[in-house]
Amino acid sequence: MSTTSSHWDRFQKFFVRYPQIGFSIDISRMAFEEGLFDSQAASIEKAYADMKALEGGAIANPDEGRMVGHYWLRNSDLAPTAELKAEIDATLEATLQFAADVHAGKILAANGKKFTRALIVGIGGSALGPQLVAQAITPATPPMAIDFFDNTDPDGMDRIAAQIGAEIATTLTLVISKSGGTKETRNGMLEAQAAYQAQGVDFTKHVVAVTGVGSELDKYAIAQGWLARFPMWDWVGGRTSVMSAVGTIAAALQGVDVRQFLAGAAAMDAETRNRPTRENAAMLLALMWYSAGKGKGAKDMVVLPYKDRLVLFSKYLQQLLMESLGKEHDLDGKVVNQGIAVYGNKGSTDQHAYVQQLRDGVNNFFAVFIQVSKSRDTAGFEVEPGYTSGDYLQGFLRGTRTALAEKGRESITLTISEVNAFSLGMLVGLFERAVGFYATLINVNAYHQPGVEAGKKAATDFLKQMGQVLAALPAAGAGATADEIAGPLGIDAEDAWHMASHLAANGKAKLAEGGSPAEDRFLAV
Ligand SMILES: O=P(O)(O)OC[C@H]1O[C@H](O)[C@H](O)[C@@H](O)[C@@H]1O
Repeated sequence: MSTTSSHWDRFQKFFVRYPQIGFSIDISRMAFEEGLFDSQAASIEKAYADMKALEGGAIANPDEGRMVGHYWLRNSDLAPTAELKAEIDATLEATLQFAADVHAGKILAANGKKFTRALIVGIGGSALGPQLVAQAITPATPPMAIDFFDNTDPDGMDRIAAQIGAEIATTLTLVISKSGGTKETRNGMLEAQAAYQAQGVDFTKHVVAVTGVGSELDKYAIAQGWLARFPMWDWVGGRTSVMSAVGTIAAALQGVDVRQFLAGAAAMDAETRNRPTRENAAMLLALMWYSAGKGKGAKDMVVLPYKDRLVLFSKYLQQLLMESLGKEHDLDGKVVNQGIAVYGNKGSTDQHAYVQQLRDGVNNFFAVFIQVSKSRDTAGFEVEPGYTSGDYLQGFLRGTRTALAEKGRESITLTISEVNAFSLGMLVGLFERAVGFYATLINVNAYHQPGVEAGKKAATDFLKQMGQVLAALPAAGAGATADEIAGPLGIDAEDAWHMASHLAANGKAKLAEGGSPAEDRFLAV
């Protein structure tokens, strides 16, 4: 048999499509053995059972003692109690109504004018979903422009504030934080508040909170009498919150058909809930991750959507997979150091950047191509007789897939008919379920993130000590070295040097540079 015909046979064997929702998955270019289905049979069954229990309201996040309910957000009938169902429905309705009232001018800016822009303040799961949605499925001319404060970088915020300029008078700010205590978001909120105040605009009449009831942010919003508050629940993880108020309000303000977005995810859920493994796209994905990385994340996932609108999808999946699967311990407490590294951008752009290494370099990855069947909404345009830009995009995708396969580089291809609210919902739903299944295959809790706390704690300590360093700087004389500052404070000299250097770079200390860090001398200003 020729290579070509064996590829064709394998393609037919491992190509699964769901025609009614315009989706297909092709795993034929993955190098798995068919025995995988049998060797993993017990884990696969357990994954289905775990997922069933999770969707039924089990405490699927044991370390935090929480239910995991993101599947209920797009099908509230699944919610384990009538109260939860009512809360989900009411919150969705309230966010959509709020956006409709903003669009209709029933909710107005403090100056009596319609809101023209939205500013989202949030980070991680409280920003990535809204950013993905904004990039992928908002209309070309959305009813409101949108910006993000998704970091505590003052320069980044200054640039956005400058772009908004006087339009801050008709800008609606959404402060989004599940915990309501994330410092970057707190800072962003205070910076936004200052930007409004600088232009004499009443911030409280322009700001909405999306946060857990009773959180620090919630209390602040109540105390200041903010325009509106929408709840986040402890049974929705930040990285799976795009279909809660976190995502729905921003999407609705942007003119996205939110119900279609949810419907797409619900449809993918329905397709991947009960199907046999060989037809179950979410389980097939999980099994491919398992086979490629030997169940240990030995291969990175390179996400290559050939569609500009999906450029943020790899970033979105980076959090979804790496926060969910990147775990030190398994569910039995054994040290496993699990995870799957995710990166990517878009094709064909990346062919002119790193695809060289993918084809010829270290073989430590598998690619996930995302193919979008429909080229464009507008009339066709031929770049040369008989060929459109869209033909080229397709050609480059197929060509790269072939070129990788020739060198034994694995790839999966997902195809959707077009990028719209429904299909983006499908893709998000697909990967969420694949993550859940894979977590069972490798026996980790996909729904907590204990490792994130260590950096936050160290940063808190650092900032506290920086205050002590500032207070300890000598007011006169030749200044003090990092060792001299650190000694009496009982802190690390390297930290003290970085703190004092940062203060000096920002006008809060004076630096007399020596020949080495140990000889640098710092003074109060
Ligand atoms: O929504 P928030 O509570 O502000 O959290 C924002 C993000 O930061 C945390 O550190 C977590 O690692 C993320 O999962 C979360 O999405």
